Amino acid sequence: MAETLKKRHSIARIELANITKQYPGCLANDSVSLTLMPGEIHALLGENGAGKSTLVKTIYGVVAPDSGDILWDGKAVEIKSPSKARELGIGMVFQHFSLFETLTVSQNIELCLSKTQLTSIDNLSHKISELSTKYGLNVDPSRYVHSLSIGERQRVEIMRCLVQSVKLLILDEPTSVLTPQEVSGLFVVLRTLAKEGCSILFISHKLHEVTEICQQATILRAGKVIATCEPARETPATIAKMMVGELAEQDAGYSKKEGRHTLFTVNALNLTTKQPFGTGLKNINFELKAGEILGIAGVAGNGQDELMAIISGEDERNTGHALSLEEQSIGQLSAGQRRKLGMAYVPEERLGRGAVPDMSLTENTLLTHSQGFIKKGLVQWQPLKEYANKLIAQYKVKCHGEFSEAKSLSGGNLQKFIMGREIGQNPKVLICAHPTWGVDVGAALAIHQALLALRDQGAAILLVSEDIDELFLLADRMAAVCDGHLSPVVKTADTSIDQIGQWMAGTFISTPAHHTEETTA
Ligand SMILES: Nc1ncnc2c1ncn2[C@@H]1O[C@H](COP(=O)(O)OP(=O)(O)OP(=O)(O)O)[C@@H](O)[C@H]1O
Repeated sequence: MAETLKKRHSIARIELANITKQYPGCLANDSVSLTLMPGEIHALLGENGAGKSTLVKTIYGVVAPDSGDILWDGKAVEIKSPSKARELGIGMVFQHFSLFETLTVSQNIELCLSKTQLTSIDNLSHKISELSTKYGLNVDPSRYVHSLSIGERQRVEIMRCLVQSVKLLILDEPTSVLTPQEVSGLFVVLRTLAKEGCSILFISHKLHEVTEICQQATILRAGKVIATCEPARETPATIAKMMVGELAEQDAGYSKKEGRHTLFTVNALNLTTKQPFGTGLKNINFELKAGEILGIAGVAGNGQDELMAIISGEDERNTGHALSLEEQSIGQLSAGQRRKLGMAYVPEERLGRGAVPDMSLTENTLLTHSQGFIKKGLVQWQPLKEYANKLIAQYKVKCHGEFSEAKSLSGGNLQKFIMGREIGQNPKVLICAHPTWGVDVGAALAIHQALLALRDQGAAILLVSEDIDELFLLADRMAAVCDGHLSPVVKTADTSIDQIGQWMAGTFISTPAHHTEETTA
C-alpha cells in the first residue's frame, strides 16, 4: 500500500527532517524524521511521554522546534502558528478539545476561519449541514457546545477541519472516548477523507485500531524514532513490543469476583439535568458492593456526566435519600464531606476537573488528600511532596518531579497521576470515568492491576466508560445507560457485548418494569 501511494504521488504531503525539541530537562523530540504521502493514514505511536504530542504540535505550529526542517508539498516551510498551519491546509483535533462551551457549533467553527475563508463560504451553517451529511458526522450547527457529549464535540472538531478543506488531518487519540459504533463511524470518515487525498496522522494507544486503519506507522521512544512499520503486516502485540520494549501481558482473563455486602446505594434517583441539552436521570437504582467493580457502559451524553456529578457531590443538589453510603444518606453532603467518608472520584476531564493545570503535582495531590496532610490548619508540605513523589514513582509518571505543573505532563502521564492519587486514598468507593484514557498499553495494565487490587481489598468501584472492551475486561457486573435510564445490572460473565450494545441503544427501556435492580441475564 505504501509503495502504491508513493508511486501514485511522488511528492510527499509533508516531510519532517530531524525535528528536535528540548524542554527544560527533557528532550521531547530527538532528530525525528517522518514522511506522509497524500491519502496515507499514518500512525504515530509510542508510550506516554514518548514525544508524540510534541511532534504533532510542531507540525501544527503550536510548538517551535529547536532545529529541523519541514517540507510541505515539496517546499520548505516554517509553521510559526496554528493559523499558518491552517493556511497550508493542516487541521488538528487535540486530545483536549478547544471549543467554547457557551457558543454554538457554527459560532465555534466561524471563530477559527480566516476572513478569506469566511468570505468564500456563503452560508456557514448550510455548509456544516452539507458536510455533516456527506461524511455522516451528524453535527447540528445550531447546538450549543456545552450540550454536546464528548463524541459529538470531537465530531465538531473534525468538522472544523473539514470546513477548511484540510490536506493533512492530525488526530491526537481520537478514539479513546468513543463507543465502538462511534469508532466505526470515525473510521468511515477517515477512509473517505483519505480516498479524497487527505493525509491523516493518527496518534493512538489502541493498537488493534492502528492495524485496522493505518498504512504506515512511526514509533517513538524517548523522543526518538525507534521503528517504522506497515501495521497491516504486524499484530497489536508485535507493535506493543516495538513501543515498550517488551510484550504487554495478555489482556484477557482477569478473574471476576462476587461483591460482598452493599456499600453504596442509588435508590430511585430522578434528576433533571442542569444543561439545556443534557440528559436527566430517570429512576436509577443500583447497589455497589464491597469487593466488586460495576461497569456502566453507554454512548456519551446519555446521563453519565449527570450521574457522576450527583454521586461525587459536584452537582450540589440535595437528592434526599436517593444516595447512601453504608446505609447513611449522603444526598445533603458536599463533595469534600463525601471524600472524608471514603469516596474518591476520577472525572472524565482530567485537565480542569481532575487536576488544576497551573498547580504542581504536589498541590494537585493536596486537593483531594487534604485529610492526612493538614495539621492544625497548616499544610505539611514535606510529607505531601514525598507522597506526590511516591505516586510519581509507583505509577511511572514521566515528569520532572513533584513540582511539575499538571499542564506540563503528557495526557497519559497526567491520567496515570490522577488515577494513582485517587486509588492512593484507599477509598471505600471509587467512582471513575475512563480509567485508562490516553494511557499506553504498559501503563493501562498497571492501572488495571491497581484497580483490581483495590477491589480485592474490599473497595466498591464504579467504572463509567465508553470503552466496552475495557469494561468487559474489568467489571464483575455490568449495566448500560441510555437516555438517563439504567438497564438491568447483570454479571459480566452472563452477558455479551451484543446485549450490552443493545442496551446502550435503549432496547431495555420499553420493558414496563425496568427497575434496574439486580437480575440475572
Ligand atoms: N510544556 C512542557 N514543559 C516541559 N516538559 C514538557 C512540556 N510539554 C511536554 N513536556 C515533556 O515532553 C515529553 C513528551 O511529551 P508529549 O506530550 O509529547 O508525549 P506523548 O508521547 O504525546 O505522551 P502521551 O501519550 O501521554 O500523550 C514528556 O516527558 C513531557 O513531560
